[in-house]
Amino acid sequence: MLFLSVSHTANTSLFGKVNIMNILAVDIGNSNIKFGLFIDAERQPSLSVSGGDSQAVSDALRQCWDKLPVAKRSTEGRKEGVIVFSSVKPEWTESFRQLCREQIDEKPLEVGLGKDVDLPIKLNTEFPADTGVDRVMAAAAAYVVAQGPVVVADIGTAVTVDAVDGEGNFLGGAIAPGPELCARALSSETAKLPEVQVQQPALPVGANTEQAVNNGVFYMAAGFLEYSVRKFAEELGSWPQTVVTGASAGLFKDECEFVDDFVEDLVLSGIVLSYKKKIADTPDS
Ligand SMILES: Nc1ncnc2c1ncn2[C@@H]1O[C@H](COP(=O)(O)OP(=O)(O)O)[C@@H](O)[C@H]1O
Ligand SMILES: CC(C)(COP(=O)(O)O)[C@@H](O)C(=O)NCCC(=O)O
Ligand SMILES: [K+]
Repeated sequence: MLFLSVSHTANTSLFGKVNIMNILAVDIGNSNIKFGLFIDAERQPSLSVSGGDSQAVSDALRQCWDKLPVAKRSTEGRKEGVIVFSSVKPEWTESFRQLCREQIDEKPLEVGLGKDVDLPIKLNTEFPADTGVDRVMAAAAAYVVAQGPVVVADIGTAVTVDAVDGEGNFLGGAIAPGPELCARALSSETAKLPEVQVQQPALPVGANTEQAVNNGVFYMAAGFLEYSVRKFAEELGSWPQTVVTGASAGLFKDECEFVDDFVEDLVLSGIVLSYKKKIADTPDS
């Protein structure tokens, strides 16, 4: 559905004028770095590694890059493909650029306002430069899925719930701590609460401390999601489709009946969309 097989003609200094259908999309978040490889516009299984584990990041980059074919006209074994990334963690942006340079001699393209690859949708937020690019990527991809007004929730380190109007404009939304972050905060800031791995509640009423913490954190996120969608619907003027993504989203897709779609790695999809739009908008020369 989201990834139509489209090939675009592009000018790049590496290949001259070639069809670029191979994209390594990279989503640098606050906990994890996600790698999504699209070969001939065909999506390969994505990889998620802890952003703080530089060996794992390096291995994932290598593993993905090795899968790309060599450009037919290249005598030096140059790979045919581009790396396009978005980041909300500047510290990891720099180390990622350095890794690309040192490991594979490649300059990755960054998605963002005024960066290598522009945002694919208009931001109606007060300070667009401050808006997290991952929120925008997920929203742009969710708009393609919904084909209309949509609320997109990304449940990761933070939970972001954002609204896109019927014209595809990003309106903004709500930001709250993610379930794992809440669980860690409760355990570190209290004497008696254990750290739990958040799961779908086995029973509605927690019968011990661990269950009570688990259910509390879970209901906080589920309730936040439901309340946000309800409030956003007032502003959008109709009940929007709701799409969820992010490492912890799988926990909520069945529990929250108002969630219409669970789509993995929407941020990666948004990065690919952004790059394709750039190519489509670049006049041939
Ligand atoms: N299977 C999983 N793999 C990685 N992180 C997970 C997983 N399940 C839940 N998490 C939690 O999800 C959060 C990271 O989510 P992710 O979508 O990768 O986001 P981010 O973009 O914020 O790095 C962390 O709080 C982590 O504890
Ligand atoms: C809200 C976020 C921390 C979410 O990050 P994530 O949980 O995906 O790692 C990130 O989108 C961000 O740093 N945003 C900047 C502030 C804003 O969006 O307005
Ligand atoms: K998130």
